[in-house]
Amino acid sequence: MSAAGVTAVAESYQSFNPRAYLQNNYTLPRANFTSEEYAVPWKLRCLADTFATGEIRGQTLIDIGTGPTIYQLLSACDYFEEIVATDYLEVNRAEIRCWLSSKSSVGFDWSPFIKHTCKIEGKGEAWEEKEQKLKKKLKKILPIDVHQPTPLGSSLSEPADALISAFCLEAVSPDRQSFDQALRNVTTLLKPGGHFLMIGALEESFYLAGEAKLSVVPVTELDVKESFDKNGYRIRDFRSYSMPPNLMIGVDDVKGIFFVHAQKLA
Ligand SMILES: C[S@@+](CC[C@H](N)C(=O)[O-])C[C@H]1O[C@@H](n2cnc3c(N)ncnc32)[C@H](O)[C@@H]1O
Ligand SMILES: O=S(=O)(c1ccc2c(c1)CN[C@@H](CF)C2)N1CCSCC1
Repeated sequence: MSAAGVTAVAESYQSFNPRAYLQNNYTLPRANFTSEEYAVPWKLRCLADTFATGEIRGQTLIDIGTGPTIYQLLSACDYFEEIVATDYLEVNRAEIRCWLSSKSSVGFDWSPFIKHTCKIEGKGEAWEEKEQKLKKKLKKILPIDVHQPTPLGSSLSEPADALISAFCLEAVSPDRQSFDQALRNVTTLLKPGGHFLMIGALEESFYLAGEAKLSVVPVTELDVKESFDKNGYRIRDFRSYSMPPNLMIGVDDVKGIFFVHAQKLA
């Protein structure tokens, strides 16, 4: 791990603007639900399909690098008693607390994502019911640093049954070696035999979040697969999605998205 590189990444995140990040990625044109060709339906379907098998369940799910978003937890909330959100920045942890506590529209409006998830899950669940269920299950919002050997410090009592992470490791690692080490670090949070669902950016080198321009280590499908293989996982499923030109809007240079379902070897 390059200590100087990790320090530089941490410094760059000091100007990360959650609202700008949400605007760039989770409103139109990117938050387009009208066709399976768009990123949102693809990503939410990967998660809904995987949880629908019922194989991934238990007491605790930890989300690594939650940021200011909750869409990634919507299909998980039927299968875990406790969901733990984590992020490096207090501004992002505060955004999640705001959503949790908001009676009105104070927090970000995730209802389009919740409605779409209910639709593709096909259980006839009302979106308000799903929203309340997630709010009830989301019981902890903890600081995390994936570059530390113990990413949650002393906050974690025992390893989790499952991990989920979206657009985190590649967005906070200065190079491939740091990415691999970060995966090794977060793997200590997962029980042997536990499942890890990761969504990430393919061949991206930067993204914008207000005044912040964040560097991203470009990773290919093969890089991601090799990293999980090297860190003691069996890859159960791997899917990728190419960003259509109309979703390349200048807020990053992402070329595609990957979804990986990996299981930690017992
Ligand atoms: C691209 S955002 C991903 C946010 C969200 N998971 C999503 O799906 O959009 C990357 C997140 O990683 C967080 N982060 C930055 N440095 C980190 C670190 N060292 N350890 C863990 N998370 C970090 C940032 O605060 C930010 O919320
Ligand atoms: O694929 S997205 O357009 C998306 C969503 C988030 C991100 C990127 C792309 C690329 N840059 C990442 C920086 F780390 C963050 N998308 C946004 C709507 S919901 C489905 C996912």
